[in-house]
Amino acid sequence: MSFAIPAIADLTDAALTARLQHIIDFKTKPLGSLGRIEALALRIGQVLGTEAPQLVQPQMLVCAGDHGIAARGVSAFPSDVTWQMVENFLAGGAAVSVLARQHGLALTVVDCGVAKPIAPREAAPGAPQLLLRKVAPGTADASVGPAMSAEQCQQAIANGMEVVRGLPGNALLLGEMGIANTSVASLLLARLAGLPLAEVTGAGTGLDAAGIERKRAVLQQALDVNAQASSPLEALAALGGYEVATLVGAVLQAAAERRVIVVDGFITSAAVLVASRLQPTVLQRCVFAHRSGERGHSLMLAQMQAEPLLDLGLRLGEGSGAALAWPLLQSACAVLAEMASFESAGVDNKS
Ligand SMILES: Cc1cc2ncn([C@H]3O[C@H](COP(=O)(O)O)[C@@H](O)[C@H]3O)c2cc1C
Ligand SMILES: O=C(O)c1cccnc1
Repeated sequence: MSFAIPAIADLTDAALTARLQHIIDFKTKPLGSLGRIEALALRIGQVLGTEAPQLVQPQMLVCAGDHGIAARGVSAFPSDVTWQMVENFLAGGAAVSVLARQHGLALTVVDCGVAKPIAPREAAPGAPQLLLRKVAPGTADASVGPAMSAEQCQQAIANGMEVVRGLPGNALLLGEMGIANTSVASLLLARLAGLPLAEVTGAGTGLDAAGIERKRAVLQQALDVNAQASSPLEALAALGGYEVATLVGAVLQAAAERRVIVVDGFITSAAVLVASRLQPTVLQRCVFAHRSGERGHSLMLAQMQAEPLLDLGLRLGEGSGAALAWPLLQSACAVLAEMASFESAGVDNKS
């Protein structure tokens, strides 16, 4: 297995930033009046390295995997839902399938470590494609030992890098599926940010207050039994999951290639948190789509100084929030490319 964390260049380019800001400021509107769309246009221009950014062939990447810790009752749903939803993604009936179709996002679903065998199949042109990159049929139970070995974790990261290398386009939207993966995200946040589990453990698919308390107690066991796993890669192997590790690789590769990365909710944010602890410049390429309703997401975003675009009370995952935010990125590019300037339109700029 070949594995090396790619170098991610610093994108700071004062001259390009100044040119982009000048173009934005001299569009026919009061200064700053397009609010966050202006910052978004600037960000996309910086990532793609041009004053005229165009988003082409956007890819929705949904990584799926199962978790041994699910057997401890940390989710309101059973692990079988993971493979059932993978089939639903491919059949076109899941939220992310519908939203990706609506917005013209190519959908790739990756079996990174689903417990059940997923049958290979050919995708019809334009239909969702399935990639089989299963490292193992689910992780081990992190409440009794490491979820993955270092080698398994590195294999999943390498798979994510290889998958992105094979996808076209300059924008990558992140999604995931894996029953119990809010537990994984909470564990990674608690360990990497040193936050108490009480502040970062939420309802996930719908646990009640007593269920959240039981979940928190199980997660505390996972932190205790994996107390030695402190570096980002050690924490990812001990507490993470195959879909999250594959997403870490996908984020690193997309960042190295200067793709715009659209981050979804709590779980994909956890993958970006790990990737950014390995290579902080990854965050220069990220657009955070929304603030999830899942407890802990605000603290996760704060760790990355991230200001998400939307706050709609979403708590689904799959990439649904990233797909919903996508038209805002398209609008930011359209404004930059198509709005007249005061000069070109002959509009007075000052009183
Ligand atoms: C039908 C269904 C569809 C989903 N789509 C995404 N998730 C979301 O819920 C799971 C995480 O929550 P927890 O940690 O509580 O298991 C992940 O699979 C996530 O993608 C779903 C969950 C369910 C039940
Ligand atoms: O924010 C998310 O990604 C999320 C929240 C709850 C359940 N699944 C995913």
